[in-house]
Amino acid sequence: MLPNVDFTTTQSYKYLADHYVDIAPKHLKDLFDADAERFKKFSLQFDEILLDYSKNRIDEETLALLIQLARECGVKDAIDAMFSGQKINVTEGRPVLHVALRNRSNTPVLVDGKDVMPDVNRVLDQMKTFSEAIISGEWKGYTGKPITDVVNIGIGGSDLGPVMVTEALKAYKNHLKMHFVSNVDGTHIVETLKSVNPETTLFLIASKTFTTQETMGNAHSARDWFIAAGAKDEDVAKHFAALSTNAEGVAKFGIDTKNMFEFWDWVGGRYSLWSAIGLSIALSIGFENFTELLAGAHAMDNHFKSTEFEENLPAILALVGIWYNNFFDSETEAILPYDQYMHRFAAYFQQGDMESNGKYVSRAGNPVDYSTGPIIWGEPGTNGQHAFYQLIHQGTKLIPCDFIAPAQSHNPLGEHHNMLLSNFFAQTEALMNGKTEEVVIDELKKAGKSDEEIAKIAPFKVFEGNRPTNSILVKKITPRTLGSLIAMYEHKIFVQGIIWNIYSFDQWGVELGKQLAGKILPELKGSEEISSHDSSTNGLINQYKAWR
Ligand SMILES: O=P(O)(O)OC[C@H]1O[C@H](O)[C@@H](O)[C@@H](O)[C@@H]1O
Repeated sequence: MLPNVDFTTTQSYKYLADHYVDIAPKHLKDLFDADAERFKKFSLQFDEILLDYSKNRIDEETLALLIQLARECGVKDAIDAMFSGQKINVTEGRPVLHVALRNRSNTPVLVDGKDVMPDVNRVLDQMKTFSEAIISGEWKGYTGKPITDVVNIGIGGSDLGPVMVTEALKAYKNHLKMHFVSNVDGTHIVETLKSVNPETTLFLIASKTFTTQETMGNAHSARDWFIAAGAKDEDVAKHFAALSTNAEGVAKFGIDTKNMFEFWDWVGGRYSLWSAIGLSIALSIGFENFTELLAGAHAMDNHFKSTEFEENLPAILALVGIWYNNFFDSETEAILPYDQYMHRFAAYFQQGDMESNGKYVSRAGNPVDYSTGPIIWGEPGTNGQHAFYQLIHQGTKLIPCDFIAPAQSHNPLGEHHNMLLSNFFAQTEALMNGKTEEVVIDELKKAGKSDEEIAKIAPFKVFEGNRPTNSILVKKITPRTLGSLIAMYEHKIFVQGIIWNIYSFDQWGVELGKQLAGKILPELKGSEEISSHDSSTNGLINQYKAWR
């Protein structure tokens, strides 16, 4: 089972608290000036991924203490517990085995004494056969035409992963047009249906539980639209497939369970793109590329499981994150991909990280008295530079940033990629070095400004620097590299959750909103005044009823 250690009571935490007092006043620029080996010491390479974490406010002692912290908190045992199928999702009584979905070595993974790999491989075979039939055009719609458009209807983990990956790997895409409908706002499905033809459209109803209000609402509307277009009930089998753990729910909806792609309750929604939920990915880039994605993740799993923390990419990212979160009191982390295809990567890990580690109750069942999961946000560079980087450079908040970029572009157009990467390199350098008052004054003098003008303007042009970043440079965004990158972040989240002593694999915080919305929905029918809530909620509901 998982360890239960309050990390703030460990020896290493106390040392880290003392050590923080030494490190906090030090400037990154000075740390680099004092050590020509810094990049070598604080960078790691795994396959075609280079993680440079040298531009962090750490020294060798920081790292050693953080690693000691991981050891004292039982991270190694926790990793073994996850990989061996123990029920580490305690509040739901389930193992956490997204790693089994991409276990390309096929070593047995036991849940309650039964190997899950035969089931995993069976569904992968089913996905292979189905995706190949759709892509080749062998699968025909109800009027005999091949499928041209795929609409994935799902939300949260049943949407964000497939959207992120199909976008990130657009360079590998075939002729099928992908659409994703998630929001229960009718606009989303209505706008999507405007652009597709019922005779050539395949709907994937993606829902782990098959009860999620948004997804069920959209799925029923899609089905109604399909029938209204002239199709018959028996045609549904050619145009609707379900990706779910709930066979009963799927049958009740009217989807033939032959068209159901199964997964299991030991797959968390936000970790499910590797499961049947990834069918839209396999359709978009082909099954071979999908298995490459799995293989990249599997390689990272092996690295994570078997590498000492000193050389372990996910562990290092997690520990550096904890250093800022719990000692520098930083509240957010930005993920900044310098790759347009990866434009949903930060949004994906908003769920991945915030739904996993946004918890205030410890594994002992008590409220914690320290900070847990950070707020994750970000946009692709260079767009972010022209939007929010001002605050990262000169604001009052410390925002550790992950900069991610490929060395090779899928679209090598003139000087574009050099221009993009020059920004990637320049930003982390500028955030680290800043710009001193002397340099600012010198520049203003050279521009012919008077002493009076210089005195007025100089303070605003100074950058204090010392702002930490990780740089993740990859050779190219391929299915394999992307798989490794995603798995790297997943395991970072895992290590942090273990150290913060919280349960990272449940999501009770999402349930409350679902329950309350379910209670209000019937009250919105009819025109009678509502008085069962507080005055604000009553007032809003009644105004809504008056205006609609
Ligand atoms: O796949 P489902 O069951 O429709 O759930 C969709 C989403 O619902 C909730 O918001 C949470 O439980 C998420 O973790 C989940 O991804």
